[in-house]
Amino acid sequence: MLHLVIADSELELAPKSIVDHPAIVNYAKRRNKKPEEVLLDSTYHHSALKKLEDGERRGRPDIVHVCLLNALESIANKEGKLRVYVHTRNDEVIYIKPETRIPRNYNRFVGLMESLFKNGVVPEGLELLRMEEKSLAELIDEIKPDGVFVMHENGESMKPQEFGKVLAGLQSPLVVVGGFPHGDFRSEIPGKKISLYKAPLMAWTVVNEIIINFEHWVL
Ligand SMILES: C[S@@+](CC[C@H](N)C(=O)[O-])C[C@H]1O[C@@H](n2cnc3c(N)ncnc32)[C@H](O)[C@@H]1O
Repeated sequence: MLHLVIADSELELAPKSIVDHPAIVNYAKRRNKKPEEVLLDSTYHHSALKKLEDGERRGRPDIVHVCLLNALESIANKEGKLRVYVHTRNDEVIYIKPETRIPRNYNRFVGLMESLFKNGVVPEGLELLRMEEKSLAELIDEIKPDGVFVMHENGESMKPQEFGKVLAGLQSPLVVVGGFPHGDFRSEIPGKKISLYKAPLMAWTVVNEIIINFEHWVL
């Protein structure tokens, strides 16, 4: 079983310090929501983000959306060989049941995440998604993997297919991919840094490379 963690993801509600900013207030009004209940989104809240620390990398639910669509629709997931988790910049972890169908539509995905932040689980009853306060280190401790790998552009260079073979040779490997657009991980991560290519890649490209090359050896 491969455990895939999208880590330090830029997924959060509009922080308290900017809920009075017109960009957030007007956006919330348009969507009939309270300002403190809307997901921070750089596409709509650009001017408010300038007031935040790390504002240039925050408010990127789209990265999590595309990574989840790719991972959960993969053959490895359909074959029961994958578990996917999202860890956020504020140390929340989202546990995702493998049978979850993530909405293809971005606006519907945003609505789903907002109700997850509000209620802790969605949908009520089925609990396909569950959110808990947890650091990345605590999540890794809980999973007890027999290998931890951190995808990093400055890591040890390995061809994707070779990396897939390494993963397939383990019982319960865990791979960490950064769910942010710029810069480095905020969390301390115990694990071997691996680079799959000589230049920076998008998080969802790395997710796809990992899964497809793992599948190559295990299916
Ligand atoms: C868009 S990148 C993060 C930002 C990147 N440091 C930059 O400034 O362009 C998202 C994630 O993809 C993974 N990644 C990006 N390039 C990679 C590479 N060449 N090899 C392995 N993983 C990579 C890392 O996990 C990284 O955190």
